[in-house]
Amino acid sequence: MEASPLKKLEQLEFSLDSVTDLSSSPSASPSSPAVATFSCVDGVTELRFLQSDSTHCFTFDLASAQLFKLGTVQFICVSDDNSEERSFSKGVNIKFGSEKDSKEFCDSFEEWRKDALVPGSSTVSASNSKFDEKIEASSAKMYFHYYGQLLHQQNMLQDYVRTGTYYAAVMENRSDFAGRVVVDVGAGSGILSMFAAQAGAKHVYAVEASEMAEYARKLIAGNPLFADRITVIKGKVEDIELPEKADILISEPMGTLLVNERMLESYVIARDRFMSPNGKMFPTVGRIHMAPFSDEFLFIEMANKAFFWQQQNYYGVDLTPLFGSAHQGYFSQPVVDAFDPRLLVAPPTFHTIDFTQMKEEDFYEIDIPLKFTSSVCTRVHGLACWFDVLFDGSTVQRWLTTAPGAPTTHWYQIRCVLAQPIYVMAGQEITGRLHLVAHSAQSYTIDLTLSAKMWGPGASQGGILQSSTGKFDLKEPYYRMSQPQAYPAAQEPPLPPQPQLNPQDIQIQSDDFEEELLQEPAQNASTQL
Ligand SMILES: C[S@@+](CC[C@H](N)C(=O)[O-])C[C@H]1O[C@@H](n2cnc3c(N)ncnc32)[C@H](O)[C@@H]1O
Repeated sequence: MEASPLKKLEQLEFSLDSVTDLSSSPSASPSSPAVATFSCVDGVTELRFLQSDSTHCFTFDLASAQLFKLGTVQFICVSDDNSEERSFSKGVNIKFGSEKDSKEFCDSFEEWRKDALVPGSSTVSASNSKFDEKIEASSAKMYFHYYGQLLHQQNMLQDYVRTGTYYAAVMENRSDFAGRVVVDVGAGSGILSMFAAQAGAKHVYAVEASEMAEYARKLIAGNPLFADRITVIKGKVEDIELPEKADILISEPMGTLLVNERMLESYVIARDRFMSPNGKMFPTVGRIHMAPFSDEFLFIEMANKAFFWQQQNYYGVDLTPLFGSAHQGYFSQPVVDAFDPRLLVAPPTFHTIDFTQMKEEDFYEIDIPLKFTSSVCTRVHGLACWFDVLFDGSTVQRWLTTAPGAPTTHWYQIRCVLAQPIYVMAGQEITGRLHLVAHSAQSYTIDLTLSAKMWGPGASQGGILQSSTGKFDLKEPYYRMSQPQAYPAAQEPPLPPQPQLNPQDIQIQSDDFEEELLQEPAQNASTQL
């Protein structure tokens, strides 16, 4: 790469119209003309602002400094203030006399900052990032590439249940936003920032790590009613600095089963880094709901997929050595679709996650004991899960739900299907455990156990348990939305008792399974990763 002429200089100066300290009152540090100087002193690359009356001097280590554009000639420069052991960032507001000066300064800032970020310098480098420490680089790359594309943001924007509920929650609680500083955690297209601005926010910092940040800037700039009150900051909430604390955080960090994508961890990190002590969080609380279900059609469908590997003469090859692995593989995929709530066999239970209290580490392992009372005599095929979140506004409390039977969202619902169903009587207790362990590919390994006492001969001799366990990878779901729905419309009478079919009873027809193997999930059926 060609060396920049700027790097040959030991010092570079710019005249500014004004510099104002953001961390003290305007009277303590009035804005005044200043000189900005880039320099390298004892191996530390610095940016210094000296007011022309020499009253105040502000020095920033360029390794941790960031520049945010507020307008064509105005910026905010911020950095950590570790040197003085203060927990907050320091920042100045700077203004140039012309767009040309402003642009040259901006280019120089980038060049000098690059110099400061050489490996081994004390910067917010990749290896120091809280996010990068726990997430595999390949997963993060794919994740931010996904969200960097407009089509995926559009998919979320077109979920009107989701976006409309956020809009209502913000607008009905204007008093929580009017005149307040807001941080939009993972802003995507910037839609929630613009909702906050419409509700009268004083300033919104829209933090977005993917390339979508550029689109958000463009979209916000095209909405002049609130463009000057929103600053888009490209970077991870774990790494960036903000010039002031927020009164309220807004975010849409929910994945399938609430916790998929592990973005809730970023949400609570943002809370600890940016929110003032009595700040609010929108959403405030999340709940994972769970209930056992019975669905013979789904069970047979999954078992059928593995039957491909039962062929002993596939072009002269015996496929059966891989049948067990294939069967296990299919039953390790959580099923994502919208199911009829009449498939639930017991009233659901829920597990609450309070975003205002939960520590980041609490998300690493989530253990949920389960206890249900079966309403019917049936075969239980697994556990159905969905979530809701609460916007605990000062005026209105609003829930966003993804429950079966409620208007469908792009999250649908999720079902963990057990390879071995369990048999229950009406009124019988079903116990178990749902154990979620976070992994570095931004998702979770799920261990599920469901148990019920047998009512056969063993039961009278002291409670023999039938227990079924399954292991699932939340990162590898089976998107079933494209499958024809076997359920009647809601107004039709309930299903008759379902046949007690076993996979071994089923005749496999070769073109059927081949077609299934080739079947792709519906084009627009993606959930949030
Ligand atoms: C589910 S999308 C929501 C987008 C937008 N807020 C909305 O409601 O339409 C989550 C966004 O957060 C971003 N994101 C995820 N983790 C982040 C992090 N640690 N720092 C900054 N942005 C992040 C993603 O790139 C993605 O655009």
